[in-house]
Amino acid sequence: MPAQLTPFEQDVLAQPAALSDLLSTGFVAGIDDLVSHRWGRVILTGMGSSHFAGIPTWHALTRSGIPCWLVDAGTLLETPDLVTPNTLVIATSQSGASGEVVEVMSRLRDEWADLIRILGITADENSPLAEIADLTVPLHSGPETTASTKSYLNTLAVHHRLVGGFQKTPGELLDGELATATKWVADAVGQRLAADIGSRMLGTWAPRLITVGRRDAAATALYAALIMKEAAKVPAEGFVGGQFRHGPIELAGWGMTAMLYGADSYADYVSLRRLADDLIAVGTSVILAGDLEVEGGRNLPTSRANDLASLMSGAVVAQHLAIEVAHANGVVPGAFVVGNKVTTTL
Ligand SMILES: N[C@@H]1[C@@H](O)[C@H](O)[C@@H](COP(=O)(O)O)O[C@@H]1O
Repeated sequence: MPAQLTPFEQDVLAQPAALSDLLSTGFVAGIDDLVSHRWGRVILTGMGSSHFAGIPTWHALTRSGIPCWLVDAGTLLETPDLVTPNTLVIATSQSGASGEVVEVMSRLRDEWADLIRILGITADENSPLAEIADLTVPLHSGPETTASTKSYLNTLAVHHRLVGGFQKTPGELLDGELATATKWVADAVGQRLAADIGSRMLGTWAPRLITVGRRDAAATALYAALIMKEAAKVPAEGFVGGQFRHGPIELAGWGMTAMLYGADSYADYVSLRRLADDLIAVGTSVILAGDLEVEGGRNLPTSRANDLASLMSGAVVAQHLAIEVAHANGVVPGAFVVGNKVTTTL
């Protein structure tokens, strides 16, 4: 691996190996009991990118008829009454040490003891979350010092297995999908974007960056905006579905770059196409992560092999964009300056 690469860039390249590590381990013992039980409710929680990775899981479990909530751990701290006896709380935290996650899990454990179950998904099996949880699913993402890359993709993969467990999908099928997604990631991580893409995004008067995603790609849009801030030190706002039209669209026009995630031609994304058209019409630069062709837009390829590959490939596009914008902004991609990799302060 070339020495001049920053830790963030090295982590981007290390993602296929981290996914392969995960793939080579079976799912943890004890998970079958958890996913077979009839829960009164299931609550998915976490912070930052670990929270966003739960969005597709929330969609899938809800579609399966499981009463399921997706609530960030800070909000759950303020609304703990959402948790009642016979709740499964699924807490995802790469570090297992985010302040809100640890605090809310400790309080819930104190209040409900064994009337609830806590499933912890974390890269650190010695973390506070792992200590509190009834069962820990390891991410196998390895050490990560800057903004989330390997841990985000491995979290998507663990959640994919978890959803498969709830839906009684055969393990071989899940592993096959993960292997396919890993192969795509391996092909994609080394393919840098055109070097001028970042300078084009920043080289205008009052640059504004926004990301939009619908359905499962909402996770990618929020992740993309988060790592653009963390890795490139550029303000970027992420939107789920139609929210962008409800006010923020007033900022559209020259100087705005809109990155639309999950822009796939096979999906019935009439409204995403309409949004791209409307943005381009007023001079917004539009990047489509996917193969949905829109006149005046720029496509960046993603995989359509399966839903997991689609999510992972969109995230890799987001990482590459963050790297190019960081370079254009004259900062080291991914290096924390004010905040930290792990936020324990409440
Ligand atoms: N700066 C990091 C974010 O990058 C991360 O997404 C979030 C959740 O971290 P974890 O998954 O360790 O709980 O915490 C911190 O604030």
